[in-house]
Amino acid sequence: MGSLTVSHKLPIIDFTEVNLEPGTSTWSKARKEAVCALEEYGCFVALYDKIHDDVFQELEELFHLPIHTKVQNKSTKPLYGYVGQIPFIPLYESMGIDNANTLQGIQNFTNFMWPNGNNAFSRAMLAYSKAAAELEEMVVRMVFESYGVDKYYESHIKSVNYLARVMKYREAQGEEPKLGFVAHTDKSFMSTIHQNQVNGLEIKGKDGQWFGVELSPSSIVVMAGDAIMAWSNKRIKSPHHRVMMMEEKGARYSIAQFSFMEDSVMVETPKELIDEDHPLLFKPFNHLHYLDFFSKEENRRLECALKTYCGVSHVNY
Ligand SMILES: O=C(O)CCC(=O)C(=O)O
Ligand SMILES: [Fe+2]
Repeated sequence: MGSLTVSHKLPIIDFTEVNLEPGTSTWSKARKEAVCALEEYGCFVALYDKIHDDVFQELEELFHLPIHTKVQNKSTKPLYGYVGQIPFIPLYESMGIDNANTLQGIQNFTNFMWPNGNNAFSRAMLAYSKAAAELEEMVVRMVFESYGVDKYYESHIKSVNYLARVMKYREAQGEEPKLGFVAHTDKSFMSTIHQNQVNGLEIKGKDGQWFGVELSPSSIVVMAGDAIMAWSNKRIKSPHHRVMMMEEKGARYSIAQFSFMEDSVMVETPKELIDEDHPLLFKPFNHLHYLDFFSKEENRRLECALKTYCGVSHVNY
């Protein structure tokens, strides 16, 4: 694994402003910074005060449940259920909550984990998930506006579902490797990532250098997934990232929330983003079918799964 350098630092963008409304100068400033950061790094840190860290206490309780309960977290969608007990990433354990920004989605999950209910968990998780979805929606609006295709924003938002993946990374013991989660790009349209007070997320810069992200309590990483890379015709690229448990401060809890397009719509580059200088790079695709493709063992280690899945072959990347 490459050594870390201090040459990169993710841009930090303020989303706490009370008047951060479309059309204001504060909005335009944040929009410029956000789109610039997405084009340069594929991600940035958003300062965002609508979130409360009480959710991590609830996550501790969740991961304390017996393993036979946690594995009840299943889904018909690929890669949506319990993940853990994997020999090459022994520190990692996670569960998925589909439609996490809705009461129904949270209750479906909670009822499996706690048949007698758990209101404190439901309340904290729903509040977090809604706030993170609102943040992502602001960023998506900024991107659509910035590329002059805001007329597609409303229909995009209507076609999005959110999957929240809650994660626990235990501390490495003794000589155990520090790898929390392997390098990958997200398969989502976009993702938001929040953590307790233990850092560990690392991003790969355009120059190939890995660098760590230090997050303050009211901050969330906003990250491009493969789907926005296709949609934007690669103006924005999904960054490679991984988790390394280098800090010795106990377990790391994090929540990554991923947006996926509904089954009934295709992820498709707007015609306005295709021209002679920007030939179409990815054919329209069904988001969940792409997830299904990626879930196959033989496709997990592809350098760019999206390119293999739906890249336009005559174009040089
Ligand atoms: O835990 C984190 O910070 C990131 C997790 C992640 O990259 C993922 O679940 O896709
Ligand atoms: Fe990720």
